[in-house]
Amino acid sequence: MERVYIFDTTLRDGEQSPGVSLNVKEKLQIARQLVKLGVDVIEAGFPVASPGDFAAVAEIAKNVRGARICALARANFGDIDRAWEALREAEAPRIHTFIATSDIHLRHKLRMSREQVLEAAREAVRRARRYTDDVEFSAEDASRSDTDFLCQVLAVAIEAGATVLNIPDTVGYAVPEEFGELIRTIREKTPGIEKVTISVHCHNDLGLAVANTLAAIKNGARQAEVTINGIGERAGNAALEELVMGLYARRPLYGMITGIRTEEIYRTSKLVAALTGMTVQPNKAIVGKNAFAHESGIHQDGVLKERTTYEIIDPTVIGIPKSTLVLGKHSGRHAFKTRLAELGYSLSEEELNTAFARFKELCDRKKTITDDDLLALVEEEMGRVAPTYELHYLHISSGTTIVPTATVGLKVGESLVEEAACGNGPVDAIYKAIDKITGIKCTLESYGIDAVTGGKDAVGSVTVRVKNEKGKTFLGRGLSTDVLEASARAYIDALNKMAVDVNGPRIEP
Ligand SMILES: CC(=O)SCCNC(=O)CCNC(=O)[C@H](O)C(C)(C)COP(=O)(O)OP(=O)(O)OC[C@H]1O[C@@H](n2cnc3c(N)ncnc32)[C@H](O)[C@@H]1OP(=O)(O)O
Ligand SMILES: CC(C)C(=O)C(=O)O
Repeated sequence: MERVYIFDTTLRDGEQSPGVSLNVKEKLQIARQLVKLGVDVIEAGFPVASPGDFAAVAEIAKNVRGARICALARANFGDIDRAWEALREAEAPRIHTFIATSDIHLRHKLRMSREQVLEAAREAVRRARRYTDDVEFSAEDASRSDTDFLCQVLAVAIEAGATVLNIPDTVGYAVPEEFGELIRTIREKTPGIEKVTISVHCHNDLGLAVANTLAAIKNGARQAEVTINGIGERAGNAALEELVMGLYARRPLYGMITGIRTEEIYRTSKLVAALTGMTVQPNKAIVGKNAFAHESGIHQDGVLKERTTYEIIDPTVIGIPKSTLVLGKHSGRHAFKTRLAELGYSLSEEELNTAFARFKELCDRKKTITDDDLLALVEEEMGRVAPTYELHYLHISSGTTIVPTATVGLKVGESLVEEAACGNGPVDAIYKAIDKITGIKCTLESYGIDAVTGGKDAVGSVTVRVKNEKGKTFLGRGLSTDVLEASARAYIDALNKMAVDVNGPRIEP
C-alpha cells in the first residue's frame, strides 16, 4: 500500500492561531510528542520571525530525533540563511521556502511581476540547496493562481532542486472536486513533477480542509500538511487526526497508509489543547469530548448490543479507553440498567421500571445526571432501614506537627464499641477507626465535600462512594457544620447500606 507522509505544522501554522504563543520549552514538549505520534516532518517554526522562534527551531533541531525538522523561510536569502542557522544541528533538516503565485498576491502584496516571482523562486530554492538536499517549495495561494503560471513556477522550483512541491489552499477557497482536479493538472502539466513529492496544505475557511486534502491524495498528493486539532491561521488547517482517521477508516477507498501511531492521537490532542489554550469543541471529530459519547436511548441500545451500529472507529484505536453512554433525558432503559449494573446494582423488572420513571423526572429538572444521582435514586428505591451503626462520639487529634489520630465510639445495637487509629490525615484516621469496629472490608472510591449553606459557619455535606468486596458501590452522605463529623457520618451511612445489603435479600449483588 502507498504511504502518505504526514507533515505537522502545529508549531508553525498552528501557532499562527490568534492568541497562541508557545515558549521554547512548550514547543520542545509538543515536538517530542509528535515524534511519539509518528509524524514524518515537524515544521518547527519560522526562524526569522523572532529570537524566540529561532531558539525553538534550534532547540528542536538539536534535541529531537525521529522526524525531519523543517523551518519556514520567505523567498529571500536573509530568511533562508537564518532558517539554516537554526536547523544546522538537525539530524534530517528541511528548508521550506515559499512565495505567492496568485495575481492578487503579486499585485497587492508582493508588488512583483510574474517574472520576478519566477526568479525569486529559482534563487530561493538554489540558496536553500546550498545548505541541504531536502528543500520544500510552496506556491502560496496556489488554488487562486493561474494554473499555467503555477505550473511554470513549480517547474522552475524543480529545476532549481526542490524535492517537495507544496500546493497550498492558503485562504481555504477551494472545494474538493476542484482541488483534486488542480493536483491532477499539475501532475500532467509540470515538467519533472515525477521526481518530487507533491504536498498539500489546506486551510479550513469553508470547513473543507480535510475534504480537500483527501481529494488531493486521491489525485496523487503524497504529503499532507496538517495540525493537531486543526489549529492554525484564521479557521485553522486540516486536522491531523481527521485526515489520518479518514484514511484509516476508509482504507479500501484510498488504499493509503500513514506512519501515525493512532493510539497517540488523543494524548497529543490533549497536550496541544493544554499548552495552546485552544480548547477542543465538544463535537469536534475524533478528539472532541462527544466524539465517542452516546446520549440517545436508541443509539445507546445499539452500541450496547454491537458497538459498530453507531461507531465507525473503535475509540481504543486513538487512545480513548472506551466510548461513554451519557445518561440524560434521551436515554433508554438499556443504558440505565447497564450503568446501574456497572455500579453493582441489579434491579428486578419492577424496581427498574419505577427507578427509570423517577430518573426521567429527574432528567427534566437536572442537566447532568451523575453516578451519585443514580445511586441516591436507587437507594431511595430500596427504602430506608434502621441503621446497624450509629455515631456516638468522635474525638480527633490533628495538626501540623502530630500524627492525626481518631477515637470513634459507635453504637452497634445496644452496645457501645470504641476504637482508635492513626492515619495520613484526620479523615483517614476516622475511617480506619470505623473499619476496626465494623470489620467490613471495603474501599473508598470517592470523597467529595460541599458547602450546603454560605458563610464561614456553612453546613458541610460530605458524599462518599464505597465499594464492597463484590464490587458493589454504596453512596453515603453526612451533614454537619464540622466537616470531620460530616465525613464520619457519610462513611457510616454507606456502611449501613452495605450491611443491609449483605443481610437483606432485596437487591442482589
Ligand atoms: C501563508 C502563511 O502562513 S505565510 C507565513 C506567515 N507567517 C508569518 O508571517 C509569521 C511571522 N512573520 C513575521 O514575524 C514578520 O511578518 C516577518 C518577520 C516575517 C517580516 O516582518 P517585516 O519585515 O516587518 O515585514 P511585514 O511582515 O510587515 O511584511 C512582509 C514583507 O514580506 C514580503 N513577503 C511576503 N511573503 C514573501 C515571500 N514569500 N517571499 C519574499 N517576500 C515576501 C512582503 O511583500 C512584505 O514586503 P515589503 O516589506 O517589501 O512590503
Ligand atoms: C507557507 C504556506 C505553506 C502557508 O502556510 C499557506 O499558504 O497557508
